[in-house]
Amino acid sequence: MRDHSLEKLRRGIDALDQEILDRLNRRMRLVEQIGRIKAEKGLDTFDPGREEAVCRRLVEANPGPLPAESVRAIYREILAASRKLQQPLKVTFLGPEWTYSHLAALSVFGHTARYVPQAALVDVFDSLCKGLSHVAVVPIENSLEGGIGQTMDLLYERPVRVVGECYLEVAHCLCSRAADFGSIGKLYAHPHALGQCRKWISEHLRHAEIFECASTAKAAREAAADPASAALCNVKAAEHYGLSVLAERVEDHPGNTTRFIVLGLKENTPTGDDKTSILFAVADKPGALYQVLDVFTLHGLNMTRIESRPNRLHPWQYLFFADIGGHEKDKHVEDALKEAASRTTFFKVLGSYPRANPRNPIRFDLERSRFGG
Ligand SMILES: C=C(O[C@@H]1C=C(C(=O)O)C=C[C@H]1O)C(=O)O
Repeated sequence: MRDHSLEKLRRGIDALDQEILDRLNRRMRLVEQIGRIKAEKGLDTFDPGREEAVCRRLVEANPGPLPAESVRAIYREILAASRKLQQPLKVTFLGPEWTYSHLAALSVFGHTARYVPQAALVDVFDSLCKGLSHVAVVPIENSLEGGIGQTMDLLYERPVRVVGECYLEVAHCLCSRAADFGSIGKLYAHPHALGQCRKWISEHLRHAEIFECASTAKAAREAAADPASAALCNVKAAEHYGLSVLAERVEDHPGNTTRFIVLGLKENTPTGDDKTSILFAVADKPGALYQVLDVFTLHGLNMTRIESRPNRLHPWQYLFFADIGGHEKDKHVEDALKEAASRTTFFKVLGSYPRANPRNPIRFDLERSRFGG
């Protein structure tokens, strides 16, 4: 028997879908006009500040029942399609495909951007600096392992700008062509993944010989070539390289999260809820670091991170990486940065960008291979 009420509801949906499509196309025509203006003025296609403002406004105005995370997921792809109409955005990251950097990049730029994997982190920076990519996505710190030294060094050395950030939950799996743990004699893994799964490995894979790899996806590729081995990687890398997942979530602490930054070459527009990353060095004298930090206290600016790193050009001197609340174009931040810079021996503003919430990281759903959270 035909269910008339179901058919009627579906006719309602068809009419609404047509309306959504018409309106999306109206939106795309405006996007094309903006694209032409940008081309005339030599402006970048990608404007992360504007995109974040678009999403935040919609999340705030959303009456439901559509959850906020779905509003963001839908708009991630609408914005990707919009950018693609203006100029396909080339996004570079540490490859091969399906590293966590790739997942982070997809969570920011959606599926219709053009993704350009690189063999090493330095190549990611070079691709951006040489204009071969428009933006780069690189890891900057992990909740268990701390700062990513190589990224910090390259931020010091290269003229790039931080234009965005995102937090991604890192869920490692033990993946292999073998049917069980018993036959695994070798473990391929990125050193950070090893650090995050130390306890689990010592309990379950004590006898395996460990081989460090430049990325988790490379580890998966190695394990695919050798049935007596396993890799620590994410579920997408396992799928891609034909491995089975022998154990899920093998990291020692739940809530293992990596913060990624988006790099570009130009300054970002303020959104009203931004963060600014800076890099500085101080003189070798009592109170020198305190003098700089005091400026931020006096201006009421919250410092969310400070980390030191050896200065490779000058042994036994240190660089400080810090993040403070606000945008470098906000008057009170601008004043504080000027004053702080006057108390340092080296000072670089790495960039201002929309603030992401570390307590609500992007989650990559193991069962459904989808983003949420
Ligand atoms: C349309 C624009 O270009 C891009 C696409 C956006 C959009 O679709 O809303 C927003 C910012 C840009 O990254 C724009 O700058 O407004």
